[in-house]
Amino acid sequence: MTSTFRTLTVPLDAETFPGGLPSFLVRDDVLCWTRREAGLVGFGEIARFTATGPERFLEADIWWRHLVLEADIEDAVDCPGTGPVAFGSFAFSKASAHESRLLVPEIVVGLRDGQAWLTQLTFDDGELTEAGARAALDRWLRSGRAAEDNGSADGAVVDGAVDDPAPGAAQAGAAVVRPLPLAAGATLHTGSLSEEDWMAAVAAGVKEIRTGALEKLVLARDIVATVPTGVNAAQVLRELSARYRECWTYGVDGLVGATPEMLIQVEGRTAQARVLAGTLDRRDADGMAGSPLEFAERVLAGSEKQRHEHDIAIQSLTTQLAPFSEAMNAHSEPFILELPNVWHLASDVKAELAEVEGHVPTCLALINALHPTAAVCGTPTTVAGALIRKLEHLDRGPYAGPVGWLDAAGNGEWGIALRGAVIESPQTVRLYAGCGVVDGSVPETELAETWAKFRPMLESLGISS
Ligand SMILES: C=C(O[C@@H]1C=C(C(=O)O)C=C[C@H]1O)C(=O)O
Repeated sequence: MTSTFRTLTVPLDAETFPGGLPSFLVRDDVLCWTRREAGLVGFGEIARFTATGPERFLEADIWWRHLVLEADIEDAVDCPGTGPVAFGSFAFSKASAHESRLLVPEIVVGLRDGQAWLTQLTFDDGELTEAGARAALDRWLRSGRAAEDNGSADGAVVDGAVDDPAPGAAQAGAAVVRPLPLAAGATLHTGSLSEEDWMAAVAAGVKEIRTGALEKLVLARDIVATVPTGVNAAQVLRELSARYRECWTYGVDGLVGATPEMLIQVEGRTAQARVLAGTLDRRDADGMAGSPLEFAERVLAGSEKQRHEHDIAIQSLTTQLAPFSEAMNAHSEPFILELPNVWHLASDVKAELAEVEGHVPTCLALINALHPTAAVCGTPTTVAGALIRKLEHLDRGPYAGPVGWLDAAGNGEWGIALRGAVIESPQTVRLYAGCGVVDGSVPETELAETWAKFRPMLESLGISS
């Protein structure tokens, strides 16, 4: 058996890939965490941790801390995301059969504030060198290109990507997103519940809320897309990152999507979250008086129901974060987050983490306390969680669970896996979407909201909606 876990991080010239990180999204199995041009893209897998059950976050935290404890780290860039990193995705429910996982890639390309880097990670003996790391990246990019040429990573459309890079000079091309070809013959199927049954579940949820048993409940549903020409995950990721620039585009082991909601971002002693609750389909603004944004402000910020739902979500996060924090601030007024498909009522929360015995909590320790938030479960958590199991008839799998990455110092970014899907077979994708239900929620309106939330994935799969 091995040998030490070793990593080498070297600077990369960001100008060699003007399209930013999305231009590295050339393989269906790429590990991805990008927003605008920044983030992390990983290739290969040298280690994996899996767990199920209520202790999945803490078990993963221990595994990772143990792994990096004795790691031999050479890092010429030294910022969050350099050195050893793992990408991860966790099941929403402690009762889920779905395995939560951390994946340690062989190669990572990172970009942050104009600084790019390349990390190679290994358990093998032998020297890690800059030339070796660049050659390994080139191999991954070339294999991606070859797969695209053979049609297996179908129709990938990154113009000019890795055109015979000079030896030792890893580079990708600018990502040019061409109009999406519609997936020929793609079909959509009912998931666990029919639309009628799901609306009945929403009505049952509202009834429970009226008894006073709970204040808010988030109910989700799934649909299944069949794409006979094959699901092209790399293209889906490129589409999402190009169109949903305010979102975090994620790809981890078959889970793909672009989430607007940040569960927790840890950088040194600073933790940040973006809480969303309150949704409006942008198509609802068609034909309305005033500018679309004025319409969104009137309907979202001006609605008592939406504001109430939003306040519940913020309170659930800040209450859970408070014991770990020395100071915390949230915007006093939520703002309107504008996405191509919907508007959301959003609030950013920032906390200064408290040290316990000389350490700030790692992002996985925080996730253990924060998940599930009211934004994806409800309040009170235990009552909402039990009702979700009873009414949804769905194992949410990784949907609405944390997805993101972490480094050896405990820094990381973990979004809530929304607006996403699980690629279940080369031709099959399961999409998930849910809505916050409160007193006064109307089942038909909530159903329409799920369709608006499916739209980013449907469009990037080439299925019009
Ligand atoms: C549950 C989802 O979204 C959540 C529910 C929202 C709402 O009900 O308004 C808004 C954003 C998310 O917190 C989803 O996208 O599936």
